This record gives sequence, structure tokens and C-alpha cells, in this order.
Amino acid sequence: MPRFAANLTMMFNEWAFLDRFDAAAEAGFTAVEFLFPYDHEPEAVAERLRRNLLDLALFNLPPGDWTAGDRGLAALPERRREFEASLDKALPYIQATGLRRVHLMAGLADPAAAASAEAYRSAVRQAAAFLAPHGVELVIEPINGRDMPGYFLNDVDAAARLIRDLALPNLRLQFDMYHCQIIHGDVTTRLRALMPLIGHVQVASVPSRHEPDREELNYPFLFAELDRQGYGGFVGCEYRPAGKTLDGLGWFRGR
Ligand SMILES: O=C(O)C(=O)[C@H](O)CO
Ligand SMILES: [Mg+2]
Repeated sequence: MPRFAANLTMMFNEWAFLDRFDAAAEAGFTAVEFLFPYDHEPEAVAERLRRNLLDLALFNLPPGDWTAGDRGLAALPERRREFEASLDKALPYIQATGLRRVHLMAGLADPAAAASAEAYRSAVRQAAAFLAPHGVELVIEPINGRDMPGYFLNDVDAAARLIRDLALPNLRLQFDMYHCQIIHGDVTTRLRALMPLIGHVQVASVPSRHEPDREELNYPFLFAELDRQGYGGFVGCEYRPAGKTLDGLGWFRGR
């Protein structure tokens, strides 16, 4: 069975952010992930991990001004300096928590625009080079255009082509099965084909983005397929609980 990481941005919202670490550990998780730690001091986050003996699977590099609508900066040539500053902002969090994998969000931009595509390639290269000496892997994630209209990286196959083309030792794919199913379908075939590129997996039901025990994807089969493919990474539980978080953990208990 894969190793599950509770996504503390979406799950355990009944608790304040830092208390979600304690709640997730209490519920039986041994790993967590979240979108952004930047509203808290690096040491406060690290202390919650240590206190609960939790591994940290992933967080995202700063995405710009999220409340103002930014969804990353990498494909935005006019925001390059902010993008570079975002790497420096993330570093103390990476160092304090011992994180081994970060997600770079692309931003809202037209994937067909040459300037955006060039900015994105160059930003991916720069972020990977920045992270490599720290032993950190960079992951990029295709996100479906219904949840995030106008998002630059909206195609799993395009992301895989870019990763193969850049051939950077610490650049991998964040394979979110929820997005893959909405964008393309054919999740198992893509999972098998892309396994050598995959650095992180995330799951949720489709279409409601709830617990991975309902609706159109057969997660027991997909979890077993991850094992069959020899996936040794984390599976991020990036879903919004349909009710209370603990009430929806039946799929996880006993694993
Ligand atoms: O939305 C997702 O699926 C993600 O994993 C991003 O990190 C944030 O939007
Ligand atoms: Mg995701």
C-alpha cells in the first residue's frame, strides 16, 4: 500500500493550521503535505513535524499574491524578479523542515504564447538549479482548467514532454490523478507510461474532489497499481472532506 500524506490545506480544516499536524498524526498519518507554510515561521512548522514524528512530503513555492488571484509566477516573464525572490523566500522553510520536494506553480498564462512558454522553461531550469545543491527535487503539476481557469500547465502529456526535454536530474512530475482524470481520462495508462517521471502523486474523488472512496475513479485499483509499478513515493490526500475530516477516514483506517 502506498504511503499517504494528509494534505493539511484541504483536510483537518476543523483545526487551526499548526494544530492540523497534531490532528493528522493522531488520526494515524505518518506524513503530511500542504500548499503554503509562509504565514508561519519556519521553526514553528518544523517543530510540529518533529513533535508528531511526521515526514513532510511536499509544499509549494510561493505563488505570488494568491488572494489577488496569482497561481504561480513561473510562466509570467514580467514577474521574473518576484519569481526569483520566491526561491529565496522558500529556502528557510525547506531547510528548517528538511523538505525533499517542492512544487513550482506555473501561473495563469496562455500555453500557446511563446513568451510564456520560454519564461516557464527558463524558470523551471532556474528553480531546479537553485534547489539541486540542497538535495531538493522540483515537481511540476498539470492542473485542470475547470478548477483553475487559464492555468498555463493544463496538459499532463505536455508536462511530461517538457520534463523529458529538459532532462534535469531533479525535475519530476506531480501526478494528481484527480486532474489527470478531468483533463484526459485514461489515468492508469498514463500512470504506467509516466511512472519513471513521477516524483509525487495526489488523489481525490472525481468530480467532487472528496475522499478517494467514491465517484468515478477506482482508487483501490489505482493504489494497487502504484504498488505494482513499484512507486515508492508519497500519495498526497489532496481532497476536501465531504463532511468532518475524521468521519471521512474510513478509506484510510486499517491501511
Ligand atoms: O491544485 C492542486 O492540485 C495542487 O496540487 C496545487 O498545489 C495547488 O493548487
Ligand atoms: Mg494537486
